[in-house]
Amino acid sequence: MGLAPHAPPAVARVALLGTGTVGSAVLARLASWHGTTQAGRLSLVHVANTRQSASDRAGLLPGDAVQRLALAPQHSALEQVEAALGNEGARIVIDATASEAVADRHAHWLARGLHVVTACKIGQGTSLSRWRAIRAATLAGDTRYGDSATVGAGLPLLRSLRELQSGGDRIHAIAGVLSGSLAWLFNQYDGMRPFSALVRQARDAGYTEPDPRDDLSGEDVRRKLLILARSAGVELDAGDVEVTSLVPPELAILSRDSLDGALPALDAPLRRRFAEAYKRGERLRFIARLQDGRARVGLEALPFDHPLAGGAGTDNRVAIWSDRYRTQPLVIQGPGAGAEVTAAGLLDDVLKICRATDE
Ligand SMILES: NC(=O)C1=CN([C@@H]2O[C@H](COP(=O)(O)OP(=O)(O)OC[C@H]3O[C@@H](n4cnc5c(N)ncnc54)[C@H](OP(=O)(O)O)[C@@H]3O)[C@@H](O)[C@H]2O)C=CC1
Ligand SMILES: N[C@@H](CC=O)C(=O)O
Repeated sequence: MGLAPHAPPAVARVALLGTGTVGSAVLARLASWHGTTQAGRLSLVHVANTRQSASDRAGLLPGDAVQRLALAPQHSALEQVEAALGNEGARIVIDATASEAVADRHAHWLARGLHVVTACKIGQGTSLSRWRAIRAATLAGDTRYGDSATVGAGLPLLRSLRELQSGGDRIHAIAGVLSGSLAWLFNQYDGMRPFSALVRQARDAGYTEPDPRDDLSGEDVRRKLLILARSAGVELDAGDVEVTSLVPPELAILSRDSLDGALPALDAPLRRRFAEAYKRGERLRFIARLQDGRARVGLEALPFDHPLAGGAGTDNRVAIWSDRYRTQPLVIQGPGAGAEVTAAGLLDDVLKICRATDE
């Protein structure tokens, strides 16, 4: 008598919101999977940006999706997502936007049985009430929230924090570099080239937020620190984090369209900070700390051999102290920004949901 054949794994339906830096990399990675087992696990049925959307219950070819979108007669609306994903089977929304409106829907989708995988930190990294609503919605809808790409662009940071705690460990402190773009900027900056020119380069390389002031102001890092703290059991609200911004007031008030020409306002203050640090043999690093009962984010001058001063490129470098790692912290380091690593982190979370829904 032969063994009963295994049922083929169910195919999850996926909606992708956002076709910018990260969303395009998600489509490219999906297209590169053509013919592999990963590709057989999911079917892309909806793609949208702010302007247009395309849906197809039979599945859109990832390599053609942007072209389909450009030709699509359908205007984009968030209400289309549920209809496109249907009513049964595993259904996953990928949020590759930086949109408040999309983040505001996360809890609704989760409660309605749709899993959410996100690169956007607005859902979990802003108000405590929204973070709580998302957690409650996963319980109500028996759904999952994939957030690996929100901190460390897919580095095993949140996963490690959660695994330590599920093993009974208590987290004492977290400190490190959480911004890939600011890491890159301070790794490149030598006090000679204008800092503003490097900001343009970081933006063009896809490391910054759509508005680079979200990085330079410390807001992106505040969100990441809130996500880490909340995952470590410290339920902070946004106002509990002390943030020291690098954005001068005259830059903060400008519209996004008039920002570029005004970026040189960053140059003189940063040249001064760099020169002072250089004289003392120190390096500038934008550090987030959850330590000694305080949460804070800002630029620090650290000795060259300081454990948080290392790294290259867009490296994030995060130290975690816990019962287990009391004296020497656990240190996690690796690229913390960039379209490809972020897309890989998002799709790892998608595949994890596909596997979990098989069980
Ligand atoms: N860049 C990186 O290294 C990393 C980025 N992230 C996060 O990824 C997210 C995306 O970043 P990035 O790709 O650089 O941003 P982009 O500005 O390049 O792309 C954003 C996309 O979102 C779309 N969008 C905005 N609102 C909506 C909406 N309501 N419905 C559908 N689509 C919408 C935009 O549409 P349109 O094209 O019409 O403007 C655009 O296609 C951000 O939240 C960022 O924080 C996370 C980790 C790393
Ligand atoms: N703008 C962010 C991108 C990843 O989250 C950063 O610089 O880290």
